[in-house]
Amino acid sequence: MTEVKICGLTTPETLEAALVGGAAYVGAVIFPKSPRHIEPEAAAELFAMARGRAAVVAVVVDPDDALLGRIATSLMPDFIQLHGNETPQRAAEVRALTGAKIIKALPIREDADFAAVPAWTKAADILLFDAKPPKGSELPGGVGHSFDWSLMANRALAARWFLAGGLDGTNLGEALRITGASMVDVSSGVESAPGVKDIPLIRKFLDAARQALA
Ligand SMILES: O=C(O)c1ccccc1NCC(=O)[C@H](O)[C@H](O)COP(=O)(O)O
Repeated sequence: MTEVKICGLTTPETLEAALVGGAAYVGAVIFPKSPRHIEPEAAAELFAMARGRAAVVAVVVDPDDALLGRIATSLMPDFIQLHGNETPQRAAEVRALTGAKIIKALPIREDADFAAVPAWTKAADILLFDAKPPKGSELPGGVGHSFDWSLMANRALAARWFLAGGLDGTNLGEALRITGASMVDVSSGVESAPGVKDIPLIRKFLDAARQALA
């Protein structure tokens, strides 16, 4: 079964659609520059409905200890997704501070970008390969851009990993066929506008993930 993470959820209706549709991971983006930003305390209230139904992920960018403390005491996520320039040493501190498991996002444009993988294989529980954002972008993720999926083909990786970046219900099958991914992550591809999740698009994506197996 392809495991799906729906990221950047901000409303009970869209979170419920993700949960009912079978998402294994649901993500809150805690980054004020993002159109999907949600404060940790509001995320705690919203994501209470996901407990026991999916893993809750808090997406952060180079977080300081104060923010991590707020996240740990309110949201208590299963995973912290580090989407900035964090080091493996910082990831160990984040793990110790929060008690959460670690997803590390690695930006990919070319083969050389996989040089970062060995340092993260033990430092993260799951890697997330995402497209490098366009130059000048305020967001390091959630920009709806794909990288060249053929870079993933036949790549032997010791770590568990998500494929992310520019996925949607129409291209997921091809992405899975080319990359062999068993875990995928989506945000823009299930939105009607930046930050506005769309229930029919969420259903379409989750259906495509199920069909890709059939
Ligand atoms: O989604 C955001 O706004 C965001 C902001 C800052 C850091 C990370 C962010 N998103 C991380 C994700 O896990 C996205 O799902 C991933 O980058 C894929 O996004 P998309 O290409 O829009 O599907």
